[in-house]
Amino acid sequence: MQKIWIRGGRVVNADCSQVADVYVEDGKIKAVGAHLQPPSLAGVQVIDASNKLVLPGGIDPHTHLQFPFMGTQSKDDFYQGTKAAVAGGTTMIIDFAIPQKGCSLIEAYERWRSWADPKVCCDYALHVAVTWWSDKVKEEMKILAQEKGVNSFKMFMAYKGVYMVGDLELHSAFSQCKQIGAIAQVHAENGDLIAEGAKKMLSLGITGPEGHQLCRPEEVEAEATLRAITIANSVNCPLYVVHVMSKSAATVIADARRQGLAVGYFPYSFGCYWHSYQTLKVQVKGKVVYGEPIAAGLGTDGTHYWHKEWSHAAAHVMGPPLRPDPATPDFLMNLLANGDLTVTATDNCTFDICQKALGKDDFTKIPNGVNGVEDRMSVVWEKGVHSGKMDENRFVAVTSTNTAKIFNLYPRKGRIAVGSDADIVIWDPKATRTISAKTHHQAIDFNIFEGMVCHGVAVVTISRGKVVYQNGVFHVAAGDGRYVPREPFPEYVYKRIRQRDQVCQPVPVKRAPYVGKVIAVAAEG
Ligand SMILES: C[C@@H](CNC(N)=O)C(=O)O
Ligand SMILES: [Zn+2]
Ligand SMILES: [Zn+2]
Ligand SMILES: [Zn+2]
Repeated sequence: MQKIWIRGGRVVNADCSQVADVYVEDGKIKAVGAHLQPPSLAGVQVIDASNKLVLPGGIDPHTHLQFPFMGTQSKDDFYQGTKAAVAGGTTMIIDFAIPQKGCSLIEAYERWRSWADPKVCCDYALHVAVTWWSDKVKEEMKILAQEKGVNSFKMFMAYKGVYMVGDLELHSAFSQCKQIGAIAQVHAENGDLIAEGAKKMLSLGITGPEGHQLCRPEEVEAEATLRAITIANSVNCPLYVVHVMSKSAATVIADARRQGLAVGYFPYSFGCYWHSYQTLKVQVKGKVVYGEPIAAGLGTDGTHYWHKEWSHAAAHVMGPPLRPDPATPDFLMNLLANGDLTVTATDNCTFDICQKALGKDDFTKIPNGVNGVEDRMSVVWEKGVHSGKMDENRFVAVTSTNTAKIFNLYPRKGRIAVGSDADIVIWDPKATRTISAKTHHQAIDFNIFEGMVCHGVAVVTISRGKVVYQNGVFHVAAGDGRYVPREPFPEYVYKRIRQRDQVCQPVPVKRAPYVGKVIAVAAEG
């Protein structure tokens, strides 16, 4: 393990910034403070961070590396995808183990572990998808939470016939998540409406990528978002909405989060006389829901689906679609800056043009997914911080700390502090870089941010105490990353859930039994 002395930078955490040195040894942060003097300089790598920021490494809670999907497999594997991640300042990803319907969740978890462990260049964790329901699924969720370090489960409301589950299954899965102290995640789109919309577009001869957006407009996302929030709230389960792609879905989440716990005292009267003033505790319960916009939705939009070149349009196909309303990225960034949306991810699920061409005659066959894992941090810095919408501390919150807190990784991850893992990025806020497929480190021949000039560049990336990227040079090794287990019942989330359980428990009204007449019911006949 390296000994590293980061000198003269400004250490930026989600809650505060300070000019301080950072000393790293054995993969951990050993000291943070002004003018540190390491115990000895022998074998210490000194990094001059003057005029730079020292940030907690980014955490990307939503990737699909080497994911078998729609007849092919996503192009960035666990090596190339995590190598690209560290080049952009991300030092941890959370991927998804997704069982086919009827198959074991635990077997899917083991399979993804076998793919990732030998290849990852940085730390990772796994969400597990619930793509069907049974007592076995319920039991396996409990085992995954208690023994395998999985505290988050994703349910798809789209991909009818493949991953989609219905409302009752959502209710069961959310109830079990609450029971075992997990976070319920949803892909919120109405899969039935998508299927009907796709048939309609194809019948109209619309086979191109524009059909992908036309068949699932943003109200299809907003409706499912509200439905998921309503079902989760009915069992007081914390909900995390992945890839929030539209203004209307983001507004649904913002409204749900804003409902405070209001206790009102309302006199009420029946008939011709006033009851004594009664207090009727009306609790409009705030909802424990988190929204995850992704780099794609924050950095670009769905006008590309109308591009004349088929491959350019198809390269942007993902679900939910990028939205053609060009005001969407700015709207999402505003809600991210003000706290209505909580974390950023990428949903990195890349397919190159010849893979996308599986759908050249039918947009429903275009493998869904776009890039982002390398560019997320720069896109959020450019569109969020450089634009003046958020400060450096909020940037750290939405690219690292909030994810760490929600998934019970904090403060091991998501903070520059003594005892935390040495996942650190030296960030140059003034440098710029032009994003391009010609220079990116991802496995595909297209970049949805092509040509975008971003302020905010990762200069040095340190993964658990090892410099893995410095001034454009990689020092990664496949398998250097570790699987990070996550305990259930994250305090950041479940403290509120427990409080709501206590305060909002409905109780029966005490009243004398009714003793008056009852109408005779006509005999069945
Ligand atoms: C299957 C996976 C990736 N693809 C996508 N978002 O288009 C997802 O839906 O999150
Ligand atoms: Zn999804
Ligand atoms: Zn374009
Ligand atoms: Zn996804």
